[in-house]
Amino acid sequence: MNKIKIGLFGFGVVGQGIFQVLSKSRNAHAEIVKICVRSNKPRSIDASYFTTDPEVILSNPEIDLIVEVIDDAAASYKIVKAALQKGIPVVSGNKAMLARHLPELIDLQKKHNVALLYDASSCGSIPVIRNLEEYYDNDLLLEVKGILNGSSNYILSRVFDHQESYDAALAQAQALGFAESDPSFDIEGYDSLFKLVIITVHALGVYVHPDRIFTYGISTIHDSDIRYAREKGVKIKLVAQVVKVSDRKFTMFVMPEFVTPGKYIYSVDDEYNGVVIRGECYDRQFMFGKGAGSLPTASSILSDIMARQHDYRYEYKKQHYLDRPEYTTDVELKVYVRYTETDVLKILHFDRITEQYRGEDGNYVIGYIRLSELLAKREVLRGKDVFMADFQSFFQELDR
Ligand SMILES: NC(=O)C1=CN([C@@H]2O[C@H](COP(=O)(O)OP(=O)(O)OC[C@H]3O[C@@H](n4cnc5c(N)ncnc54)[C@H](OP(=O)(O)O)[C@@H]3O)[C@@H](O)[C@H]2O)C=CC1
Ligand SMILES: N[C@@H](CC=O)C(=O)O
Repeated sequence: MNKIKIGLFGFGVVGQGIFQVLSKSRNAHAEIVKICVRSNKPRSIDASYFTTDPEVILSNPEIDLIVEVIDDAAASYKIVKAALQKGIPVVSGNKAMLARHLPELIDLQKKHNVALLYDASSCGSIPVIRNLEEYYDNDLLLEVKGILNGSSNYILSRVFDHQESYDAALAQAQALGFAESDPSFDIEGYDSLFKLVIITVHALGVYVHPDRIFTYGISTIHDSDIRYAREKGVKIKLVAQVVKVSDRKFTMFVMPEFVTPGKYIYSVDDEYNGVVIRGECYDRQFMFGKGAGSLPTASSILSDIMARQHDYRYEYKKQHYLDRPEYTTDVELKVYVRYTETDVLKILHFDRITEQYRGEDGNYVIGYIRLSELLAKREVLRGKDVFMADFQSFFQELDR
């Protein structure tokens, strides 16, 4: 078997991990021949590997596979598109880019008969994309829900279980290479959102643009929210979910959730991710593993490189099913909203309020509200003095 010659884009946390795992793997008939980076800074390996000119890789006829792990979504889009247009297969970990451009990139794969693989883009080392694509190829799927972001989970674990400060935990997530270059993507929920968009394409065969999906993060979490959760014997986790709400409709959103001890994701801590896949005939299955970091992510990239040795590609079969569910935000959620100055009750129209509290360290309201209402008011809710979390809304009766 001829060795696959790889052109690598990016030599940061993930790129260096790929270099390491490839040199360890005895069965990967692949070698990195050139690495394109942004700057000319000193590197840990021979300088002759590096270039800052993408064309050195894109126009090299020897290169059979491009692996793209850079932290710039706009540049990533240009590189991946150019590669596919030239018929060069690509492995990418760039969920910010993929979530915005998947429909076009799927068309390009078909048009140029070329593959784009991206299991590392969602949940680091957990093979969630390939499983959804291959194994769950039926319409029994009811829900894919879980912790999809390692950094925010790391922060919440350190704050909840180790009484560390939020800022110290965030700095540590950055130092360990879990966080995005702009960590607001992690803590505001956008990284989870991008992964959810990609997952939904492979779970249900439907693409929903990220702008249409309600996303709320953990950046405004306060001691009083943590105290509230502790008093109730639950943990707060940043949860992303795509859920069939009827035969014909599904919903999706990202939001902190109060998670009770019986749930699989209750025990998913630190940078680990956990994904619950629920189906009509098999109840629940659970996938667990490291969701961020150099070697865990690189192991997923290695798996895609190996898959390319066998010409593997995604078929996107579910996109061609006649009966695909439609996206809706017309569902009711039970939420907790804590606030101080912002007059939340003037802004948000609850269907029904079940509890209200006013105190020195803040006020909170708990009630039922439509997801469409949250989506419409999302900008107002980004106030520094507001934090929101939901209670499990779907399949509660099955989880008792
Ligand atoms: N860290 C993680 O745990 C995971 C990350 N990912 C994704 O992988 C990608 C890389 O992440 P990570 O390794 O952490 O990021 P880093 O910031 O550690 O590294 C980014 C790399 O990209 C290079 N780069 C940036 N812009 C360009 C460009 N225009 N052309 C060529 N090279 C460029 C940088 O070059 P230079 O070295 O010169 O600065 C650097 O080598 C991101 O899309 C991220 O979302 C996915 C899963 C997990
Ligand atoms: N920043 C991301 C990295 C992996 O996707 C995370 O924390 O999960």
